Amino acid sequence: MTLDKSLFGADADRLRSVRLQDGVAALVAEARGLGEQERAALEARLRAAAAAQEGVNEVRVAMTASKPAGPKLIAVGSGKGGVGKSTVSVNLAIALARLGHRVGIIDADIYGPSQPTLLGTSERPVARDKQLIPVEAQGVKLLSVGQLVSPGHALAWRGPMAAGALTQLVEGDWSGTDYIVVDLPPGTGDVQLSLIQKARPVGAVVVSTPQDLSLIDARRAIDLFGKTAVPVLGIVENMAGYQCPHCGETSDPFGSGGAEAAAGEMGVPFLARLPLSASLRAESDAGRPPAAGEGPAAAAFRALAEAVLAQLDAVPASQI
Ligand SMILES: Nc1ncnc2c1ncn2[C@@H]1O[C@H](COP(=O)(O)OP(=O)(O)OP(=O)(O)O)[C@@H](O)[C@H]1O
Repeated sequence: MTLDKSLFGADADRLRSVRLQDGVAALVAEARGLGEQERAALEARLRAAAAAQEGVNEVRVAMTASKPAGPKLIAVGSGKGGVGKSTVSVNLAIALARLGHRVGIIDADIYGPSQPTLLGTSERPVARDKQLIPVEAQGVKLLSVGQLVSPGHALAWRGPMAAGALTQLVEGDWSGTDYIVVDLPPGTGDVQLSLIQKARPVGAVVVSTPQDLSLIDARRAIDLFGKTAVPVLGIVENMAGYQCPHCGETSDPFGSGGAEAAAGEMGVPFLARLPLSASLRAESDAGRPPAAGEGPAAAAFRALAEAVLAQLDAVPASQI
């Protein structure tokens, strides 16, 4: 028998399992990122909520400091839209796969789920025992809000609805997957906050263009991950520098180096600088992620994937 997790209100997110047998409620809760006092308060709230239920004579609470073994989720966020977050997500995922890892992508960008297009797939996932089976494309597994609703439909979702949809995606059949890259909606509002709390990523990558405005938003994104105790693995500066395909001269339409400087100021690692590239845009929009190819972009995304893995190794185990 079980107790409904919804009985625990906002703490339900922390519950890994709830069982009720012979009047004994056994709860397992996740305490990652909580200080001693918060942990004790969480335990007390869970005890009180369980004890108040009919048929419960005794409550046992186990608090775990780590997530159960399974895929590690890497969130990719940005302070604002259009900076290349989805492009970086898909190419990071493919580069990780080419390094020999088994990789999935969760496309949680309710404002513009673009991963099916970027991966060139229109296949819909099927559900087995109410669990979604990710589709396979270009060597990675994919579940996207774009596969669940028609285009534009998810736009008006508020935090709880988006979090509900994300739960379906996160609880899909990811068996045999090492890493899952989560493409978050751009921005730093309540929707993003509830999605981060729901996904509980082990680390986050923040994408920014070099303009000051984008960087201000990137700082907000970093603050948001800080608030949710998700370690920021680093910043990616995208669309920095443009090499003219005709004359070969490099120019900086949006400036360059701003993200690296901002990363330095905030004490966050700088992961990669990706140039503005017409071919990267054309290939991406045509469903051929450059990371899957052999050109300079593939090498750049491979280096990004290696930098992300190195940063993940540096995250203390207690935070994962
Ligand atoms: N380095 C780049 N060079 C050229 N074009 C790029 C680059 N990065 C991304 N783009 C293009 O910019 C557009 C927006 O990129 P993308 O969809 O990845 O951004 P996003 O931050 O995920 O946006 P959204 O706000 O929709 O979530 C796409 O057409 C993409 O191909």
